Amino acid sequence: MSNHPDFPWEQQHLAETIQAMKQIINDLENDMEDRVHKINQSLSKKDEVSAYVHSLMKSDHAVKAADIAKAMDTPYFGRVDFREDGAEDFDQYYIGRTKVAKLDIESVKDILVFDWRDPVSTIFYECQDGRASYEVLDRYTYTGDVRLKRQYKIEDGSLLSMSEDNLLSKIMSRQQESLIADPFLLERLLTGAGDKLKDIVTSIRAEQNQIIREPLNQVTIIQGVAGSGKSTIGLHRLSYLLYNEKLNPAKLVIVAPNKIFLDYISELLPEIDAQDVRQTTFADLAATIMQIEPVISRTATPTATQAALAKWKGTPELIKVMEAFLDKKLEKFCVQLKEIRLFDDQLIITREQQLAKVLEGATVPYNERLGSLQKYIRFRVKNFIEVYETKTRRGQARADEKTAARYAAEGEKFIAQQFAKWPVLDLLTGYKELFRDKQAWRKVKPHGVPVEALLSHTLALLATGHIERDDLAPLCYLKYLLDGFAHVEKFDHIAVDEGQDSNLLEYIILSRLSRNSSFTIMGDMSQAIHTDRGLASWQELLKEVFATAKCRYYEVNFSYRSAKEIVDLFNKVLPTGRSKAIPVYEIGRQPVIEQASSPLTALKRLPEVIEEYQNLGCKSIGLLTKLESDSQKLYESLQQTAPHLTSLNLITGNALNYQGGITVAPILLAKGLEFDGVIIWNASAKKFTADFHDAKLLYVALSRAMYYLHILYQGNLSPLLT
Ligand SMILES: Nc1ncnc2c1ncn2[C@@H]1O[C@H](COP(=O)(O)OP(=O)(O)OP(=O)(O)O)[C@@H](O)[C@H]1O
Repeated sequence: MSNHPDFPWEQQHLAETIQAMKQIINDLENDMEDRVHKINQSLSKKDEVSAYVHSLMKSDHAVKAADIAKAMDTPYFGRVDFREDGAEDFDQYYIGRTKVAKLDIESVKDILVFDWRDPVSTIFYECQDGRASYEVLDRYTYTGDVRLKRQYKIEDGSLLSMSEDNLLSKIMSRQQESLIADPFLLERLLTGAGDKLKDIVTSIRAEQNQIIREPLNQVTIIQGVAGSGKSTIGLHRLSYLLYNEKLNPAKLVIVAPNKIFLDYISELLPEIDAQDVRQTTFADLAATIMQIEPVISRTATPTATQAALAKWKGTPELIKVMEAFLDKKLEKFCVQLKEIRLFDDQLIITREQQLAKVLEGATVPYNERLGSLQKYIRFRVKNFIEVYETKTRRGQARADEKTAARYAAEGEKFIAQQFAKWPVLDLLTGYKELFRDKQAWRKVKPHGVPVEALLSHTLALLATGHIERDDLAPLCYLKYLLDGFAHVEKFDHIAVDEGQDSNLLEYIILSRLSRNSSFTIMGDMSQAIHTDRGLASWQELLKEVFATAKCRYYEVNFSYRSAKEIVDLFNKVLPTGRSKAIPVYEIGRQPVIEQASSPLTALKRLPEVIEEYQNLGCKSIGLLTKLESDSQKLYESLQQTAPHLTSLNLITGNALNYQGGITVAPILLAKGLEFDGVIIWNASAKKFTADFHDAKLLYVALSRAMYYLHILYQGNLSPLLT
């Protein structure tokens, strides 16, 4: 919109802003030099406090100067003119990725550009119908009129275009099928899928902004349809919390389903100043908790019984079994405790004294109870010997060297023998014992699985030195009961992505690692495609794990990823009653559903469709199969039949990174990713029956596509698509 009457004025404003930024950097550098001088002066006067303050200011200014220099190419992307109720004039607020402010701020005019995370930036993202408000410190609310909202495209310090958002009220109208009329957003959505998730600070929508700015100490759940920006919002929220709550990034953690996904989000984090936030999978976190690296056996497609067993291991009922097991063990230990008489009965440690020690405190871990009794006994024995030796040295009556030596030997022997058979448990031994102790399982009725099967299956696996993925949460909880979590860092905030795939026990463990039940949980119940893991509903999570925490639940239904034509198709696949995605843009090309008479014909078609997609400008193309074994076979066949496909990659369960290009992947591992074009390898009736699980799998597969979708099938087409 370079013919806008204000364009020259805005060009001038940009030039002045850049000039002012240079001046600010200059001022900061001068101030830093001055501080060096002041640090030396303070040190020479032995005033270390002042020296410390100056050195803090110096590093702060160095960071500011670097940030402003980095922002010079694109100082801001938006402007909003706001007049607070009661004020006379409108103020202009420019919004960018970094705050640009003069060294001394006397009035709001000294802030040239506000950071997108500043409280006032809310009016840029949320203003509707000419009114807006923002909150500061959760206490002060400022409300007023908005006269103008502008978006700018600025590159290398030049204003290329600008647009006025006068259609905001329509954008967020909740009518079905409403297509967004925001040219900047549209341009963003049409830039295509790179090989990493992108930041959206220039185009955050009002509904997303609200979630990003939710307070820290609560459980924020974001349930959203495929492509609604859940992952993106959750990560931007971390950036917001870091900036506004001044948190240490090492105290924030993102728990993601696998390493590919962590790699996929890795480039977004530095863009939003969140690169130092910890990133992990539950399996890696579990290894830290357990203090061992277990060997996990992987079953690509668990049978129904294996899935049921695994699922049951994620329920809180297991906690009761573990507690019963350890209570009984402790009881047995207490029963066998005897009075200790040593040193010619001069030292007596009564059974009551020992019991009091071992049962001290309500939530003390099992091994720690035994440990503190052991410490207590050792102390009493050593103390007696030391006191006796002191008496001997001082030549006190009834103390002689010979007896002292005898007592020392008696004490040493006692200590060497006394604790050898104590039932202190290491984690894996404890876990094995748990599954051997049939008594502890007496009252348990796992749904659909005989207890015997559960015990024998786990013991057989443990005997080979392996565990399953779903043993991790029980093992972590057993570690908690045995040794506590004092050795594990606690987090100020935990973000869980693909949250529907974590089970209750995993959440219970995470909640033990969180300081204030401070969570952001992103997920989609319609994408719960693990048969052996996951939540039944968000309500279940709130009731079983976060019953006493403050919780906020959001549903987001706009699909920013896929074009309308694709959204319409994946909406059809889900059973009625599930939230449907609302598209925000269209591309003018329908998905293609094509029958292939044989696997060979299908294989021949693939390079043709890939070439077509590449000619359409697709940079990332996903070839999705139902199973991992199908992906492996397809990848190998393609290598032989289409060696010219150079950027062909395969994603398997062990993959560490996602490289973009042409990717062959099972649906389970493509979850969370997106591609410009997607080809479904075989959507036959045999592969995708009408059952709910297959419907969810197909929903995930179709919704990975941004613009183009080609569905191949052999035999009959899946009833989900007819
Ligand atoms: N406000 C926005 N502006 C521009 N792009 C957006 C916006 N919100 C989301 N997107 C884009 O939508 C796509 C989907 O986002 P994201 O992957 O975060 O969604 P999701 O809900 O986590 O998806 P899924 O559950 O299907 O994996 C991404 O390309 C993201 O950049």
